[in-house]
Amino acid sequence: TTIVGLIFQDGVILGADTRATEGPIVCDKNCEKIHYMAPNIYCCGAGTAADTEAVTDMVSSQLQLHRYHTGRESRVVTALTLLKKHLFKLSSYQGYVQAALVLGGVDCTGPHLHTIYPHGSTDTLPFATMGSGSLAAMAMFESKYKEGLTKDEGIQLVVDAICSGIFNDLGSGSNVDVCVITKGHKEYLRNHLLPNPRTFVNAKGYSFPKKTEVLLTKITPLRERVEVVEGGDAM
Ligand SMILES: C#CCCCC(=O)N[C@@H](Cc1ccccc1)C(=O)N[C@@H](CC(C)C)B(O)O
Repeated sequence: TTIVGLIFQDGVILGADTRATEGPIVCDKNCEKIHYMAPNIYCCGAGTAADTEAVTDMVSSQLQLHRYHTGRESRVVTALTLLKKHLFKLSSYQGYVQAALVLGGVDCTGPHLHTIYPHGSTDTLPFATMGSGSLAAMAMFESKYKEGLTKDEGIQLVVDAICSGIFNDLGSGSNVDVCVITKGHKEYLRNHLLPNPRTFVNAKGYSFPKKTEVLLTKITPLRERVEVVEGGDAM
C-alpha cells in the first residue's frame, strides 16, 4: 500500500493506491483505502485490510453518536484519540491490530493531518506517507512539498506520490484515489487516475481467417552458409 496526506492552503488532501495483496498475489486490483470517518474527516489505511476497515468503521460510528450527543461537527483530534486509545489498549491490542493510518480533516480549529501506528503512537504533520510504498511517496514529498500549495498543486503532488508507490513498490498498484477536504466541503475522487488500464486481448485469441498463408523464412542448410575447410580441427 501507498497512502499519503498533505496540508494545502485551503485544507487537507488524502491519496491512496488501490492494490490488495496476499504475499505475491494481487487479491484486489481496485480496493478502497480512503475511509469515511465523518462528513469533514477521512482516513487512509495500510496494513491488514480487515483491521483498517474494522477500526475506522468502529471510530466512525463512535463519532456519529458523539455528534448526536453534542450537536456539533466532529473534530479530527477526537477521531485521533479514539483510534490511538483503541490500538494501544493494554488489554490485548498492543500492535496486534495492524492498522497504519493517515487521518485528515478540517474542523472548527482548522485543517489537521495525523499518522497513527499499529501500537497506538501518533504524529501531527504537514505531509505524511504510510504503507509499503511510503518511502517512494515520501521521496516525492521531501523534494516537492512546500507550504501554501493550491488545490491543483496539492492534488498533483498527491498523485505524483501515489504513482511513485504504484510504479516502484510491488505492494502498491493499479489506480489513484484522492480525497480533498476543505472547510464545509469535501470531494472524494474515486479512481481519480487510472494509470494501469488493462489492454484487452482479442477474445478469440490469435485466430486467422481461412487460407492465411503462414510463411516461414527459408532456412539455408548450414553447409551452404559455412565454407567447410577440409581437415580443419573441430572448434
Ligand atoms: C489473507 C489475506 C490478506 C487479505 C488482504 C490483506 O489484508 N492484504 C494486506 C497485506 C497483508 C497484511 C497482512 C496479512 C496478509 C496480507 C494488504 O494488501 N494491505 C494493503 C492495505 C489494505 C487496506 C488493502 B497495503 O498495506 O499493502
